[in-house]
Amino acid sequence: MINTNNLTKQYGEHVALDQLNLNIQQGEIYCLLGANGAGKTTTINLLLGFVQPTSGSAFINQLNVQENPKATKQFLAYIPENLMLYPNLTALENLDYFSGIAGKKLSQSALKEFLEESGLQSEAINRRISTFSKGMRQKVGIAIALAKDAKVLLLDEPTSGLDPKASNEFGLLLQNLRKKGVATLMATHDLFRAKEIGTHIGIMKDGRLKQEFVVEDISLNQLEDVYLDTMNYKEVTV
Ligand SMILES: Nc1ncnc2c1ncn2[C@@H]1O[C@H](COP(=O)(O)OP(=O)(O)OP(=O)(O)O)[C@@H](O)[C@H]1O
Repeated sequence: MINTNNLTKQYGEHVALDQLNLNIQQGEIYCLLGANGAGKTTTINLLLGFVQPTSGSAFINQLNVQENPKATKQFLAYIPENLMLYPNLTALENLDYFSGIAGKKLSQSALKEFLEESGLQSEAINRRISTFSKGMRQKVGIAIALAKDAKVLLLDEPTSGLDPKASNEFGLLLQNLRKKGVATLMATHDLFRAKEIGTHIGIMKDGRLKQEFVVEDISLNQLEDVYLDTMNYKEVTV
């Protein structure tokens, strides 16, 4: 569902992403870990068609993103760290608008059901987004993915700044989408959440994918050790 073939992005002399090969199937949640500047957002931007690769290719549902920018977007939902919604519109109005853009004309009751499935309290459905917490806005993002019937979900640090309960709830929503066969790529700094909700984990450094794991094959402690080792962090004694 999400594939890259030697995907490479250079900015001048700087290689932001170096020959990335990813292969994410239906029902998988692939968590991409890596320090600041590792190339995670660049990967997502290339899959979204926001930036063009220097070489290599990106595929969504077997369609080349660069050759089919509109078609590939139909399969996608994207939730960045700070989801842009219309602050003066309610959750229901935002969902109506964004699902409409995606070509879905849904009844008010269908829209409500998607918001409820995304865990939004019923009292919030008709409230303006400007009154929402970050966790609530992320739930609207999930509702948009559900309403759009997205096959692929791209997430860029979606749980950053969420409290542990909201972050846990978000993880459960991703599991719900996984069961529907959605393929998810999530860039994150949260090793714990990656282990909790991921099916696969990749560790990037300096634009290169250095390590890949099936989540059930590795404990959280092992993951942390491998991560720190990959980053070449030294233990600091005080
Ligand atoms: N438009 C740009 N022009 C020049 N360099 C860029 C541009 N976008 C990204 N880069 C560089 O590419 C590298 C990868 O950046 P990227 O944003 O993909 O990292 P990241 O892993 O998402 O980091 P973070 O965890 O901080 O979000 C960095 O060195 C960054 O400075």
